[in-house]
Amino acid sequence: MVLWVILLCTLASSLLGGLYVLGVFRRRRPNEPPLDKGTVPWLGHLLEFRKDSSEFLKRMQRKHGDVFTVLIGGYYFTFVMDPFSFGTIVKESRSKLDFRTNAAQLVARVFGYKPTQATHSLVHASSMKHLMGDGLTVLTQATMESFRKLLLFNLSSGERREWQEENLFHYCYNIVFRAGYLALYGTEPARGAGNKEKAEEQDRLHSQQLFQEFRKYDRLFPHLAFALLPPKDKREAERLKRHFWNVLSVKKLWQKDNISGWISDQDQLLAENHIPEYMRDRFMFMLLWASQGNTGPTAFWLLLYLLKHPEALEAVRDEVDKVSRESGQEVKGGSPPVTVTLDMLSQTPLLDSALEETLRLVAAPMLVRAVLEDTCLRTSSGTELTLRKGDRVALFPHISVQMNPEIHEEPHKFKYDRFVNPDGSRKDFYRNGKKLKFVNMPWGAGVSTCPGRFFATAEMKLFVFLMLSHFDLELVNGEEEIPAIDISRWGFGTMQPVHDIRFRYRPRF
Ligand code: HEM
Repeated sequence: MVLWVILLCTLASSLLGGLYVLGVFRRRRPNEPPLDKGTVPWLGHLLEFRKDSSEFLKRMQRKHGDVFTVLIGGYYFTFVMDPFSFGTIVKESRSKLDFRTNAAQLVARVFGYKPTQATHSLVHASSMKHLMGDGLTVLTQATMESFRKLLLFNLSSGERREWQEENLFHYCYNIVFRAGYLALYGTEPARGAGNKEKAEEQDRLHSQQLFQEFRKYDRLFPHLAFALLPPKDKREAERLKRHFWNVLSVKKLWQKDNISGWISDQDQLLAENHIPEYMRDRFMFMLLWASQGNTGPTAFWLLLYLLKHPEALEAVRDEVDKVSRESGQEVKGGSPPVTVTLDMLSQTPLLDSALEETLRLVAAPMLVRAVLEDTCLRTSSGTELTLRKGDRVALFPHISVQMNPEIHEEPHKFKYDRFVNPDGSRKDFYRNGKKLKFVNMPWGAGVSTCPGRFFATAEMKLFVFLMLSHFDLELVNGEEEIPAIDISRWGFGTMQPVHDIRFRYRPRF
């Protein structure tokens, strides 16, 4: 009899525990946002969210208003869609809203790297030193050198000006990825006279192979991040991970020349913090992803928008030609390729605006914080909002800010000069007559703001500067529509197109 009672009690408590985990007992409390658990226990809205996060969030906003809590794969996410309330969330203390919890889970799953307490501050310290200020001047020179190696190396070989056809997305991603990689991770040592050409050829070959493997991983990434890969793809992702841990291993890294301070400092700091070597290899893979996953796709969209908007292309090309002329390096037949410096890149307000406009349209990160203790926030409308410990709070600025017609007129249109005043200064933006702080958030915000944003900007502008200076460019079919974006990638940075688009290029002079 006693045994039966114990058995029944155990069964009942397991059942109650199971139902609790599935979310059956969760109810909305006073001051909490509307709660929508969907119809499937535990999973909640996961499938709909994965299918098209942007559409799902728009539907929820129509149903519940600017703040709502939804169940997604066992977690309760509170989405805040009102841009005037963003400031309170991104500024809230780390003891309450923490960016690291979520990021740590993701990087462990996708890169096999387990962050320690020191990781975040170490990344930020070396980024401040090498991706901004004086460090950025050095890195921009190294990137210019990479572009010379990959893009301009056979430009002055006296070839006839023949058109070459390529896929634009593949072309831009390939060149920008390889240029960034060589500038950051270093180059083949050229020991002895006459070996420079051989080393350069080796750099071209090796970076090309790395890019091919990277693209395979890149395609699997969104499903991998949600742990939704079918078994065959899971095995392939494992193989690729191991491949990158090996080719980017710190042992191989330290045999290179010209390693950037950003990479070498971070590895040294990790070693000083007693991080084992195999983890440092994995860290290198994570940095490759962070540094190369978005710049190539963004450069593609920027060039494509310019090609589809001839007035924008002409204005930006005139601007870069003028900057080259003023630096004493007019680009014309027979002249050597232009050497673009960081100082020259600071004189291009139209190119800046065109890049920012591109990022507004195609950069769509999701900013997530873990709620570490019950937290009370005051929204812009003055209402008090309680966030529950253990939940997540999330922003998706692509909908709330970047494509918001109350902030940006005709948000679906590319307007290259949207962000610039006629005098070259940056425009201000308003909603309901009130000036907005957050009008474009491709780099995230608060503690997790991208530490590579100045370098990324310099790199993408440098690429477009060189392409416009040295090549005639056109779409093979000028009438072809801009490809749609691949909606499976919402939340992971710059979006990619569903298909590529043919273009051709030839030396300009
Ligand atoms: C168009 C290019 C880029 C875009 C749109 C972009 C965007 C972002 C965003 C939105 C985040 C924050 C994610 C979050 O809040 O969870 C981030 C983080 C990061 N980005 Fe970028 N990024 C770009 C290029 C780069 C480059 C070139 C580098 C380095 C050279 C870089 C290094 C990093 C690192 C290390 C982090 C993690 C920072 C941390 O742990 O706090 N990014 N990036």
